Amino acid sequence: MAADLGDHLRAAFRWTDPGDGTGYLVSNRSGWWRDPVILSGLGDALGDLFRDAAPTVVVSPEVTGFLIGPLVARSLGAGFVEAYRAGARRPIAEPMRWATVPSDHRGEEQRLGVRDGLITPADRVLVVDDWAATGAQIRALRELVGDAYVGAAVIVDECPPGVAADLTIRGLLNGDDL
Ligand SMILES: O=P(O)(O)OC[C@H]1O[C@H](OP(=O)(O)OP(=O)(O)O)[C@H](O)[C@@H]1O
Repeated sequence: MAADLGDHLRAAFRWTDPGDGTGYLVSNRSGWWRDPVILSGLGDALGDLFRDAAPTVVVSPEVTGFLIGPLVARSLGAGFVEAYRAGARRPIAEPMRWATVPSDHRGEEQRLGVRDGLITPADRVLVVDDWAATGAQIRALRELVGDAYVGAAVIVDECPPGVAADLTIRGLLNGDDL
């Protein structure tokens, strides 16, 4: 990653106190998309983490993944497949394949699903997301795509090292950078 991009990512990020008395801060990542330098460089920077693996498809979870996944797919010359969160919208009309996320960083169970037939056994799937906290969503997507999975590229990887190694997660930043 260009040093410049890392500087921009750190400078454009904020922690927000929602004021609910818990002291728990939430990440405000909107400054990343607002910065033209980040938006123009992010696809290549994340793509570089797995360019050698020659992914054919990028899969990203709703909703932030829908923003950055296509940037990475374009950089890699790959396609893009949306992974929808169950219950986030009206039911999807086409047949879906679903995987359960047992408990993510919010402690909530979710389901992530992709439309049937978009990923073939010949594909090499790269999962892309902005953040890996517990790795639960990436793990669910690995389960969903099976042997086609090559790894996950994220902006911030704050997973425990064993989890990151198990799921082949590579990040531009780690939790200590922010
Ligand atoms: O490693 P995990 O514990 O699975 O957590 C990672 C997920 O958390 C964030 O999503 P968030 O719930 O904030 O949704 P968003 O994409 O709508 O911002 C991030 O975008 C990942 O999808």
